[in-house]
Amino acid sequence: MSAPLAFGPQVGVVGGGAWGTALAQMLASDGREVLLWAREADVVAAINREHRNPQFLPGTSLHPSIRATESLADLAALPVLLMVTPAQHLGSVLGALAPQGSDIVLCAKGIEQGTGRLMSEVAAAAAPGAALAVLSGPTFAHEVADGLPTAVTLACAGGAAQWARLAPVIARPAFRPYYSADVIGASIGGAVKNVLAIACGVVEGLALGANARAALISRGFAEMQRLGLVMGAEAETLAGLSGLGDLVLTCSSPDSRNFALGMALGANGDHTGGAAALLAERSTVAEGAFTAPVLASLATQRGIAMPIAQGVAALLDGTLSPRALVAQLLARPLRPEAALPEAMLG
Ligand SMILES: NC(=O)c1ccc[n+]([C@@H]2O[C@H](COP(=O)([O-])OP(=O)(O)OC[C@H]3O[C@@H](n4cnc5c(N)ncnc54)[C@H](O)[C@@H]3O)[C@@H](O)[C@H]2O)c1
Ligand SMILES: O=P(O)(O)OC[C@H](O)CO
Repeated sequence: MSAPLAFGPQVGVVGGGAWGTALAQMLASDGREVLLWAREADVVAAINREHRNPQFLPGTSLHPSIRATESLADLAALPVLLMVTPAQHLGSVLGALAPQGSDIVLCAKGIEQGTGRLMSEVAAAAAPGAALAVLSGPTFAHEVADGLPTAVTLACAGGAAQWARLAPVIARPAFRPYYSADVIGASIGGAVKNVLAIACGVVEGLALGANARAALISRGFAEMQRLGLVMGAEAETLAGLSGLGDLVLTCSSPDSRNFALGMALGANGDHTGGAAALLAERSTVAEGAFTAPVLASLATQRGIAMPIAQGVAALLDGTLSPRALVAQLLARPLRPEAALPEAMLG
């Protein structure tokens, strides 16, 4: 793999949180220039002057070939743009960016509140005509920033021709994208796993054991499959890095913000409420808290059985306590394990 022969940055990263900064660090690991847009002036200043992002990725020394800017216009003409804002802000930031014929790689994991749109649908509306791709998989930001081996799904709406353009720009020796053309499947896996990770954190917070957590991962995956297949995802995408792979990672470690939020909620035991206060004190994003109510509505509207996602939504809006959520799941009627078509009926 060789770097493209060009002068100046070929890649822009839009979003200076933990993930945008880690992706910039990975892309700059062979000395290539990367231009990073951050919303906060102090983040821009710290990256340019000290090569650090103490607010969102503390402890990492950034490559000097990463340059930061507060101006979206600086990135608009770059050939490849990675969109790494939180999911609820993708539409407004991409609209303001007005990319000029770039490949747009969507890296946020969520579903838009109010519309129920996947990130690919939000981006198609905000940047009509852009060549869209989705990068998603089991990727804790600090591990990618440290250069630890990581594999992701890179789903290209533009098929093999877009993959041929993007793979040499994004792949590095320790960062390995796998090709897919299933943009819908790659968008759904990352969004749903965040909600399920909150549920797994609750199980941890209530000290219910490893069996319960494994059961939640498996039954949560069944929910991801039901929703995904109804929305047009391919089964093999859901079983891959951006689906099951990310679900397993995020449900297994308090390094996940979603899992950690669930643990804190689980510690409330029999009490309802408490989510608003926990969310208000966060400076980083736990996307599952925003996606859970959207998933609950989608499940109701489309008649898809998603009891775990709906339970997390009820936990977050204060209508269920952590223990009541678990009791509700355990009390559901006994039923066949697989049989996806029947399972969709609940
Ligand atoms: N952190 C990870 O390990 C990781 C890995 C893969 C994917 N992601 C996804 O990447 C996305 C970004 O997460 P993160 O971890 O980089 O965020 P973060 O929690 O580290 O930081 C919050 C980010 O939100 C931005 N922000 C806040 N208000 C905003 C607004 N009004 N408009 C635009 N941006 C705003 C901040 O500038 C900051 O960049 C999320 O969808 C997340 O699920 C994160
Ligand atoms: O910290 P979380 O829960 O947002 O998870 C980070 C990544 O999405 C893991 O792949």
